[in-house]
Amino acid sequence: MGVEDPVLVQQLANLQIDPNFVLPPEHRPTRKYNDYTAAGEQVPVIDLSSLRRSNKNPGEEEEEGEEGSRRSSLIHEKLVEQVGKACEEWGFFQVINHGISLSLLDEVETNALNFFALPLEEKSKVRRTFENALGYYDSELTKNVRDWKELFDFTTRGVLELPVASSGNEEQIHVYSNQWPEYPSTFREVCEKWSKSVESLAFELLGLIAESLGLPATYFHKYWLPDDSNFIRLNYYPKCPTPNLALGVSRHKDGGGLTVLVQDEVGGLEVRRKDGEWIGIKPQRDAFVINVGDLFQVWSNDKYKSVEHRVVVNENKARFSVPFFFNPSQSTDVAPVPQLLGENLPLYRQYNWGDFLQTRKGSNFKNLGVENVQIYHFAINRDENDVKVQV
Ligand SMILES: O=C(O)CCC(=O)C(=O)O
Ligand SMILES: [Fe+2]
Repeated sequence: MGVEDPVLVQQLANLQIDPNFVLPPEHRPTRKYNDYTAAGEQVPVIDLSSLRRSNKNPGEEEEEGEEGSRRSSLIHEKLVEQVGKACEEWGFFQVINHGISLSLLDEVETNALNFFALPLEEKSKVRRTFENALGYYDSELTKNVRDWKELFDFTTRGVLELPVASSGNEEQIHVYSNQWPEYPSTFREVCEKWSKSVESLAFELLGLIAESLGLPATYFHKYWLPDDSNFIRLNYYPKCPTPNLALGVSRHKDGGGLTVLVQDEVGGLEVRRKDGEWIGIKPQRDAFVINVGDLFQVWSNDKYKSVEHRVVVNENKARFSVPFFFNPSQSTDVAPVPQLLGENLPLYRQYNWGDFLQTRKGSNFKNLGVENVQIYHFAINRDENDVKVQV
């Protein structure tokens, strides 16, 4: 048989995949999931050890007095500068020495993989529905194409309140609650522990980013307290027989504040560099991937851009990742921070984060005849020309 024939090979490959997963040719992956070097430069890696006294080597003395505090403020300035440079040049960076135990990460991974390995019937007991947008889901769409993945969403807050439009055009609040599977029995406890750790790291990063913009460290905290709209997603990307046609997540930008993402050693996350090149982020077990979402693009008046990224899948290994979407309270009004404008005109007019989420609703489901159009996709999936917030 003419297996050398590329057209035939392509046709055979096409047969193995549900057409809902197939991307238009211009958006298909261009590089293999583990090709990190072809494009050269990598996303910066930033060491956070100076944020934690407890990370000092045993026996290392804390320097006392003026000299000591001068040194630590210089170290801090350097850290803030690195964060600012990474946000400006990449919109993405990795952090090491973040203070989160890797054994906790192992536990999260084991529990999540055991959950995803359960029969669909069992997983479907905690399936996301119209009434509850949290839980298990296997039909996520990004830009109207189905993602090659399964996921499980929960929030550190226990509940997530989201506005939904009712038939009478009045806004209603839907309260979504975490739903936990019966198996694995340790799943909930481990996920809850994880969410607390990652949340405190996210607040530290929020502070560093504020400082890198020349603002007080707690400047943005008011938008998150007392009730933010964060959520955590466990992503499972199964092996894919046709990784040249589909993506784990199509190109998109994250619409919220910050994303803190942990990935396993498989690889596949790609970031779009300023020159338009897709760069694979090389997984490093102890490095978490951080990116700024659309809100920082608006607050900083385009100094920090929310950068496109996507996930390449492969035929050899399933992949696992855990993003924490650190999003503010529904009531947050977002606009360029006046102190950051200088001579520049604001590029965005004010919008409300809760209202914005509502406008996202259903936008992914246009062409597929999917009935449940009310489910949110929090990561922003807009096309380049969708300039809802831009003046
Ligand atoms: O799995 C990943 O590495 C990225 C996932 C992602 O970008 C998202 O869910 O918004
Ligand atoms: Fe994302």
